[in-house]
Amino acid sequence: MYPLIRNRRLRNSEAIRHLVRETVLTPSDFLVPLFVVEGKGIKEEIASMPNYYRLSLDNMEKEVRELWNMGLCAVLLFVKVPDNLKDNAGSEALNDHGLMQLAIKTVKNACPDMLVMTDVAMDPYSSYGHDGIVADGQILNDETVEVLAEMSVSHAKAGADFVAPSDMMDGRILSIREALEDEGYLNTGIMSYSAKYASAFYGPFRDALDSAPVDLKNVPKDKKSYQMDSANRFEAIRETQQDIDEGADIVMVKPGLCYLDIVREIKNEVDVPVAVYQVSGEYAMLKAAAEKGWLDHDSVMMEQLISIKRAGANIIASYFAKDAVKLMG
Ligand SMILES: NCc1[nH]cc(CCC(=O)O)c1CC(=O)O
Ligand SMILES: [Mg+2]
Repeated sequence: MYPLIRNRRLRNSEAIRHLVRETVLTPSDFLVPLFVVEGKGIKEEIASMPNYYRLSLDNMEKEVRELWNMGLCAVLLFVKVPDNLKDNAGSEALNDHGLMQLAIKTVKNACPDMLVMTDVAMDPYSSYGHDGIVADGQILNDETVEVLAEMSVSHAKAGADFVAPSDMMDGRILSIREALEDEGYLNTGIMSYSAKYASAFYGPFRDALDSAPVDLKNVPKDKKSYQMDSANRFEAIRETQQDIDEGADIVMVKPGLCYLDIVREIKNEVDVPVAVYQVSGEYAMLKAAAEKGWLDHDSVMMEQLISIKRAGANIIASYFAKDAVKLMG
């Protein structure tokens, strides 16, 4: 008898495909990044991220209500800090009345059940565009970790549910955890960017926040001394395990698509939820190809997102979250 097996019996109709589908996306898979700016009535499109915007607090509040009504229940907040508030110490990050702290309160007031995660890193506040204090051409680890711990407490005080350190300094998860415990924020979670690669896919994000490393003598031009080398795999597991040991509740792999092998490996290795950040450059690539008519936007978007989930993501941070949920109907 030939053929013995006809695999296409399980593919013949949408109904059977649906019935045997292994991976399904839902709105609750997503974490929605939001870019917040000072001012009122502002909704500025980011040049390298078509259809993605910097929002002032009033517009962010509207956006958050809309997300909630769509079933999107978690946001990841980033702020664009004006140049005059930037320095080499991240001072503005510790301002309890700063833009981030106001943004947290605004979301919680508008939508108390929305999960609020906050970016903890110095780069939006750094006059040099680095995730740490710069001295003699180096990014200082331990001095930076102290700032990150204080920043985390300030976010927790403002009402953040989770802090999300995106900097890759060594030992910061333990310091942040200790600082939160000391201040009584026992229930504030930590989502650690644990395997974050020094990637060229972050370009549009740095445009969005005007946070690229500056071109000055004695300031490193890239983040390769603290973010991971894209060639490395075992190191990703080591980094992730260390962050779990230090108290991370959720770990993350970043970027997404080029690193799905790492996602699967980490998913097999650890027993905490794994988040994946589909980053700005991944978003920009698809938008550009779709604008040219070279790729079908919606189909490619859904294929990418399902692949990220199939690889092992429990949480997907993505600029496509809204578009994807609209398609889910
Ligand atoms: N702390 C910096 C940070 N937090 C999130 C992103 C990138 C996100 C994206 O590209 O969408 C970056 C950029 C960087 O490391 O330079
Ligand atoms: Mg680490």
